[in-house]
Amino acid sequence: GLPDAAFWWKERATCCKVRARRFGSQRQLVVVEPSSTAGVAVLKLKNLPVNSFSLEFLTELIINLEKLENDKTFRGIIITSDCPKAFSAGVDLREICGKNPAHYTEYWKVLQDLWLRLYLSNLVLISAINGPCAAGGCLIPLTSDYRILADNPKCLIGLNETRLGISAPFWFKDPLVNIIGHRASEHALQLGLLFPPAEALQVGIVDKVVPKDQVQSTALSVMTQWLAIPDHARQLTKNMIRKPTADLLVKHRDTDIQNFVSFISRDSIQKSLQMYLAKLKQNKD
Ligand SMILES: CC/C=C\C/C=C\C/C=C\C=C\CC(=O)SCCNC(=O)CCNC(=O)[C@H](O)C(C)(C)COP(=O)(O)OP(=O)(O)OC[C@H]1O[C@@H](n2cnc3c(N)ncnc32)[C@H](O)[C@@H]1OP(=O)(O)O
Repeated sequence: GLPDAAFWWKERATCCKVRARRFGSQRQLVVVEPSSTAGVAVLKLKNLPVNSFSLEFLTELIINLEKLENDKTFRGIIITSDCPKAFSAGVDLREICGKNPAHYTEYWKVLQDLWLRLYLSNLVLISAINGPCAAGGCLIPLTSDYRILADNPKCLIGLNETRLGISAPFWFKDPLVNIIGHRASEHALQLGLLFPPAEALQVGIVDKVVPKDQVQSTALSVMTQWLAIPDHARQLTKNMIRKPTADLLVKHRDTDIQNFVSFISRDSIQKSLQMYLAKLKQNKD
């Protein structure tokens, strides 16, 4: 069992609902649809233009994941993007630029919540990565059970934080190490590598590369294989493998938040994030 995580989820679920009421937005940033396969939901990320993680988007995402987790009709979720430009551009830089420590604290806590919700999910999670996936955007694939990437040169994937003058938190790094190994992570993380599909497959950050129009159908057929295993056996095994990594965050959440807030509040870090954002705005297609 996961008493620590279960405790956090209960407490944080209440916070999420309060926050959702605060936003009160009419836009639907996350769309959940049943798939053609029984027991499988398709969760579409729809925070235009690039599914960057705004606080509102994160909140809606967590609420939807929680609903699916608690709905016994579902055994698996395929997570994909409904934004033509990206699977996810990661952390919304406007949330971590020019705000105050209280805002940074709230934001980081919610990002941790998302990670825990995904990493310790009892459901089978498959990422159908149909667009570029950078830095924090990889949080979703790296916490999934299986990753399928569209074979398109624009579909770069990786933890490119160092290129922004920041460092990926340990709870992004740990799943990457678990997936691609120590040496490859050391290389990828320090250089902030964004892998094109063939290299992504070779290094192992994704499990399959298929033409873009086959990402969804492949995700469904992979899901069928995973659902052939009895849930209780698969869940126990998943938990056994993931718990040591998850516990590191569960036990060190507050310190991690303090470290993040003091790091991100530095003038030098703020300057380099602002420069990166300005460069993004200049480099328009
Ligand atoms: C001490 C230890 C403790 C903790 C660790 C310390 C620090 C960690 C702190 C933070 C960690 C953050 C992780 C992150 O996720 S940082 C974000 C990194 N993301 C990226 O590098 C991706 C950036 N985006 C892109 O590369 C591209 O936008 C694209 C490939 C996704 C899509 O390219 P397009 O050419 O199709 O579209 P664009 O014109 O570039 O973008 C459209 C629109 O969206 C804006 N935008 C893009 N990404 C972001 C973003 N991440 N945040 C905010 N806004 C973004 C872009 O500027 C455009 O806006 P306008 O239309 O110009 O208004």
